Amino acid sequence: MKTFAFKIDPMTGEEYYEVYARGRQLLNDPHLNKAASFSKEERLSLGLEGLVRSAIMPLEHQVSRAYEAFNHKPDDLEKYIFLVALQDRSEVIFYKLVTDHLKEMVPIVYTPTVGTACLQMSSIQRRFRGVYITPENIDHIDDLLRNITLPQVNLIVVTDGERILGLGDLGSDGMGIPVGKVSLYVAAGGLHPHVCLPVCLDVGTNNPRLLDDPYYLGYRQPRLRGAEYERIVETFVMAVKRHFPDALLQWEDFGKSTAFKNLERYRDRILSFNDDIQGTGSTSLAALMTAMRIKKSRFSDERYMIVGMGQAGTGISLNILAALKAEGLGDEEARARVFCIDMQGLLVEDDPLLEEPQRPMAQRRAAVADWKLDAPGKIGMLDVVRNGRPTVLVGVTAQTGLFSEAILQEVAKVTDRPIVFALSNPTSKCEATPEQVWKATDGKGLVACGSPFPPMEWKGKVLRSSQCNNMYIFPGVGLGALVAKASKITDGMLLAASRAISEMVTPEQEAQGLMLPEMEDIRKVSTAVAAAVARQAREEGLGRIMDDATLEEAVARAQWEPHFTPYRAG
Ligand SMILES: NC(=O)C1=CN([C@@H]2O[C@H](COP(=O)(O)OP(=O)(O)OC[C@H]3O[C@@H](n4cnc5c(N)ncnc54)[C@H](OP(=O)(O)O)[C@@H]3O)[C@@H](O)[C@H]2O)C=CC1
Ligand SMILES: CC(=O)C(=O)O
Ligand SMILES: [Mg+2]
Repeated sequence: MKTFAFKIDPMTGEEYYEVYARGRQLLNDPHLNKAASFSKEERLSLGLEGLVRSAIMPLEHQVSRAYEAFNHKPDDLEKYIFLVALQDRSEVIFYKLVTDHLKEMVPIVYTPTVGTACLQMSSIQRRFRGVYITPENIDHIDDLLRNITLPQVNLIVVTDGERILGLGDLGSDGMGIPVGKVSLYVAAGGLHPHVCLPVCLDVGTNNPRLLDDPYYLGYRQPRLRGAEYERIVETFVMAVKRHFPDALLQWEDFGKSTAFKNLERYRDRILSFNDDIQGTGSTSLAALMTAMRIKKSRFSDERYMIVGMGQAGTGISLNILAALKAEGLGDEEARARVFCIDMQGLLVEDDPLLEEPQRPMAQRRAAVADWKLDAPGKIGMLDVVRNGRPTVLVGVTAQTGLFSEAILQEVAKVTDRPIVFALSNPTSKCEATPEQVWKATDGKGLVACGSPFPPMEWKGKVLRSSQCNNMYIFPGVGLGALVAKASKITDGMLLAASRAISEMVTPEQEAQGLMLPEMEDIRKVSTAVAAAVARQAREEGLGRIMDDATLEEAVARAQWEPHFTPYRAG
């Protein structure tokens, strides 16, 4: 049963919630609980008298009180536990705190701390959030989705927990990721928390630690594969279409064997995108666009080595190839500048291990035939840097320290400003820290990492790295697609988003080596991305027709700021 409904008073125009819950039920509902901010009238009419303490506090006081408590927590995991507990008590207080202190809070509710939390979710979790779908309950999916009791769902982030950041298969302990992504949809994108739903397809896990852990709270079976897995995904997607026909579905942290298939199968059937493939590809493209401005160079002046050809690597490589072709290079010329490396070494066209999504990025055999290799057989990273002479390195392998000093130094020999993206999350999985890059390149590297890193002093200069993370893309893409009522998310929309982000980087920031806007400005970034996506949807005939001013107004109107809405008993 719904516990509230949004209303507008026809006489005064006041917005309010008609609330059906009473007393404890109301206090226990994080969507509705105002804690010490219930007014006298609300306390009387909603059965709260005696259940709340005497003081009536404005939201700001509750937030500063929470901020003090947050600051007293001894470490980041404790801070995470505190924030999630606050979210479980009152979403408005939680979101006001997070939006008021974005730079401090995002690394806690999101990477890197969310990774630490997912590793021990079954031990630290207090309350369950979102929906868990298992092989045992999938045939009651309509009941499950009705149990949510949200008045409306516009945005769903779904994982099956198989590749949680760079931490591997965490089963349904990985639900921390959709929960964290939803927090950013609200805090950065401005979506209303009542319309966002995290979902876990809990189809088991192949992680022996979890299967053996008596406290593991998930579906304790080996991970489901094949036709039965596909039936669960299909049943879920069809149910989303029935219950929430206008919702956007974000695929998050699936394993690579299912991520590409799910994206292809559903991208034209339901408004959806894969954050790890497309979102990461777009953010990286935005950062590269800025890097080209900083270097006064073109994509076709650079050569690229991408290591880790899974979801992120494929999304990034496809965008680089597209950027090269947009500058006039032919297919073959573009391919010859992009060296993609997976477990078996450089991808070459006749490699029997080549996976389907990797084919467009494989080198021609003839192009590497006369390379001088360290040893016959596998063409490794050092072979590629020595022979292919890349000027841009991208790491998305989840292999800590993979970019050795020797590799970084080789790259620094062929370009004044090596571009190094070590994008694996969380921090502990980074292929090279900014400090390692700067030390190996005499401070010349333009560096981006997936998780945040502090600046460093080098020869009297302060060097800064960017946080190249798909959080710059997905909140705005989601908001823009929803405002535009887009029927799908296209490559053109994602390209428009990349351009919008890169254009926001100021000359002063570029001078400091930053390739993406400051994280504190993520809300403004999301607004710009949303407008760009909505404009592009209109241009492609896939979204509402609005002039630019109307469209920008619609985006601004759709963005929620954390505040308490008045309640009336229903
Ligand atoms: N900054 C950001 O916004 C984002 C960062 N990421 C991060 O990137 C990492 C990878 O994510 P994703 O692409 O989705 O994962 P995938 O599992 O899809 O891909 C990882 C790929 O790296 C390969 N690989 C592993 N070790 C090596 C190695 N030593 N040399 C070459 N290739 C290797 C894997 O091969 P195999 O499968 O054979 O093991 C696989 O193909 C994660 O840490 C994730 O957190 C992801 C998305 C966004
Ligand atoms: C950022 C992100 O989506 C990842 O690391 O998987
Ligand atoms: Mg991800």
